[in-house]
Amino acid sequence: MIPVAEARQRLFDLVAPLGSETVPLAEAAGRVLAGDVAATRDQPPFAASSMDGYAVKRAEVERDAMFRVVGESAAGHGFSGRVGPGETVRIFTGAPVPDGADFVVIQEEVARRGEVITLTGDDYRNANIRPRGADFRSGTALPGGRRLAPGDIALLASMNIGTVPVTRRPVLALLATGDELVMPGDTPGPDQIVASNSFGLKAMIEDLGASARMLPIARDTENSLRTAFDLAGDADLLVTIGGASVGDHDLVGRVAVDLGMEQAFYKVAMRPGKPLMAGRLRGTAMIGLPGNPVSAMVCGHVFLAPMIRLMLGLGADLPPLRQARLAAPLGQNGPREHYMRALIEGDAVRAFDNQDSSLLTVLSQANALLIRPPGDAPRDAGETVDYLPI
Ligand SMILES: Nc1nc2c(c(=O)[nH]1)N[C@H]1C(S)=C(S)[C@@H](COP(=O)(O)OP(=O)(O)OC[C@H]3O[C@@H](n4cnc5c(N)ncnc54)[C@H](O)[C@@H]3O)O[C@H]1N2
Ligand code: MOO
Repeated sequence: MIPVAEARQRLFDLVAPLGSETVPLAEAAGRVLAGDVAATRDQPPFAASSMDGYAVKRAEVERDAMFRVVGESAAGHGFSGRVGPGETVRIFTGAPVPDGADFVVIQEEVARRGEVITLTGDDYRNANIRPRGADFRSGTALPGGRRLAPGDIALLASMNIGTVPVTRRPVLALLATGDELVMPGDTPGPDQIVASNSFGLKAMIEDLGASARMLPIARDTENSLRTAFDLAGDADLLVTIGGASVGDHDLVGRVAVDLGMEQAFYKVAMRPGKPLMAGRLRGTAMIGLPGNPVSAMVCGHVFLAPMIRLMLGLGADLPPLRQARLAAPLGQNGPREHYMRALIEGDAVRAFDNQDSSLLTVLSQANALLIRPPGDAPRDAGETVDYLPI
């Protein structure tokens, strides 16, 4: 058994950042920006009014001052002339401030009679003008290596970027194994259960910005497993689920080695997730997750997610662990790093009483994995512990 950190390092060694592709901006949300993208224009491209009102010269602004309206500047239709002394241009939000003007009086503080306005306000500190380039200048870059959030997409649109270089989506092939498994919606036989792991993992993988291809469930025979391995095709990562332990029907490791897998490791000092295996099979990175449903999902959070982030070009840094006070005491931990299903309530964390790795009801209620180092001493309520939000 190797420690979790070492397993993660060996897994990182099996994968590498993927290349890039170009996608239309409207399809770029959630993708990882593959390089810096620079604005090709200033925004706003001209000094723009931030309010509906009247554009005047600041030097002439005072209560009761009067101006003659000589034109209009609307968004998309500027005023081509120049504002002279004693003159004003009716202006609207987003419209270019005309030459000669450097101040916008809001219309609520103006009395208008025909083509003449009189200023009625007392406070003229704010010019109500957004300078050219106030948001960004031509050449301002959105740095690569970030997952594009809705706000980034809006910014790229504003920068006039129609197509975006993004990291290719990693493709993960998911291979569930076991004679006992049927697909959700099928009719299980008396000794059968419904496959859940590939569905939970697919959801996690897609949430991370990768794509998941579910292969047909492999039966517990060498032939069925060989056929299934062939179907993995050109996936970036083959993920097997189940058949990883030491039982007579746990064939995944054996068949993979027969097919030429170079094993990177087998068994990790963690709970759940001990019988994890990994290696490279016919040039494809492979990770074999334990079949217990919670074990598979915990390994997804602890190992698959960082591998996917690395392939996406987001680096090898792990999301920082968070800290919380224990709501209830915990006994001595065993020799494996324990990822306990837990609930964050305010600033306290409470581990669920039943940590059996088959309990999806508990996983579904959990919003954190409370992490205990191997051999961790008993802990009192109120002590600070690390957790990973899930
Ligand atoms: N003698 C020992 N027995 C076991 C050990 C051990 O060290 N010595 N390790 C235990 C641990 S820890 C785990 S975890 C499991 C892992 O076993 P496998 O990876 O071989 O998984 P399976 O035996 O195939 O299945 C375990 C369990 O999970 C169910 N399962 C499997 N795949 C799915 C799926 N896709 N969806 C839902 N449920 C699934 C399966 O029916 C079993 O109930 O081994 C322990 N045994
Ligand atoms: O390690 Mo197993 O994954 O505890 O259930």
